[in-house]
Amino acid sequence: MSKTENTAGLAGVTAGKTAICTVGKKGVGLTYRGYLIEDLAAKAEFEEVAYLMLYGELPTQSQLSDYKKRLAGMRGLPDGVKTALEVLPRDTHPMDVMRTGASVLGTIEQENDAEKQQNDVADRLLASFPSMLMYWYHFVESGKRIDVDTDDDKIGAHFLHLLHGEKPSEDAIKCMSTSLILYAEHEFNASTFTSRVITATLSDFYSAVTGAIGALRGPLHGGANEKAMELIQTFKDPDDAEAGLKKMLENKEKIMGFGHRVYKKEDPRNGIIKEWSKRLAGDDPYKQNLYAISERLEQVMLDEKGMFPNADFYHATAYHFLGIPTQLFTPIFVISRLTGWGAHIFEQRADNRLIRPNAEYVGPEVRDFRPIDQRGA
Ligand SMILES: CC(=O)SCCNC(=O)CCNC(=O)[C@H](O)C(C)(C)COP(=O)(O)OP(=O)(O)OC[C@H]1O[C@@H](n2cnc3c(N)ncnc32)[C@H](O)[C@@H]1OP(=O)(O)O
Ligand SMILES: O=C([O-])CC(=O)C(=O)O
Repeated sequence: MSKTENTAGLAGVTAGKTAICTVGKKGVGLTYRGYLIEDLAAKAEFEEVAYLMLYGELPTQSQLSDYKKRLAGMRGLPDGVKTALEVLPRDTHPMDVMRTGASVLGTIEQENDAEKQQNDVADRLLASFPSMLMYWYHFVESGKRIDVDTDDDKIGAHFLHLLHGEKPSEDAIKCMSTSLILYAEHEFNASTFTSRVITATLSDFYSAVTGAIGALRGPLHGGANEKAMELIQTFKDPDDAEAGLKKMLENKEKIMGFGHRVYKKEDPRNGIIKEWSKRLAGDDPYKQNLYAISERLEQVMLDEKGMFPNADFYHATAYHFLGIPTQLFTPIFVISRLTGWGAHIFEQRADNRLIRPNAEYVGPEVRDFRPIDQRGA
């Protein structure tokens, strides 16, 4: 048997220790620093969870209000970032905007002393990501150079306010906060692992984050929320969805928003965001139809494949019902996951060793080198 046969994609391999998160731990499920995701989603706001991730403990009331003020004061964009965003090609994917924005900020506000600066850099990226995304979005959409400051004290509200140009409803703010909590952290997922690999070479925080954004962009990871929305919108009603999905399964297509590397029965985040999707659909017939299509897809996947929706699936309709354009879905995931990436970057730095596994060689035996003029046509 090949040495790597049963570890393709590092499935089932324990690649290190972490004190940040458990994923699918028997009898426990998903926790952030020991707190159940169900409690955090129901009882905390995203900024509390961001603080928990980046400072190690839940904040007190005064720590939380100071933290929100601190983040609100870090939303502005340097001229160099604005200029870089303005020259991006019109058809740039917003995930590439996030990656480029992080990278350019890293050249202007460099991290030269990790120990002293890492929390400032993490907070700065967290606070300014919505500004970067919305500055670019309005510039591309209408040529407007928007003011990225608002009086909202919450990150989700700041984002929605900049997107729609008006204060979001209380429900919209709560949904965004819950969504950002659900997406904040997930142990050694592909983007976080990427950030740890980069960090382990003693590279800087911005490099780890730009690499992580690249990993999150793909449809097998964070990009699945956008693909799930595209899929849901191809169907006209639940019956059409059932027939269409069965055809896709016959063709052995992968259905985005379903399945998970670690969870085998359910993703505990799914029920929470599904509830929000249903609530936001309200009694609007257009939204109710999309919600019903999603539910039918869920049922057919369960019946036909025994598969369940992951965190990305109902995020699609929840975000859509908040009026968020599909291409902005995965960038919102970036804003949230920055907190998880940050926690892992700090943890890796605190006890670092280069991450460099072995490969099992399966290429040709050693062979003679023929000079170029003797290699034939
Ligand atoms: C927030 C997040 O990042 S959550 C993940 C988001 N990604 C997605 O939703 C993309 C769709 N899902 C998938 O591609 C996978 O389930 C992953 C990437 C999440 C997990 O991948 P892996 O653990 O490597 O599982 P793998 O891809 O090997 O799947 C095992 C089997 O289930 C099937 N399968 C897995 N996911 C799906 C799916 N979404 N639709 C249809 N079949 C699927 C595979 O085809 C494979 O079947 P086979 O054994 O007959 O070849
Ligand atoms: O853990 C994973 O592999 C993917 C995931 O759900 C996440 O990153 O939130």
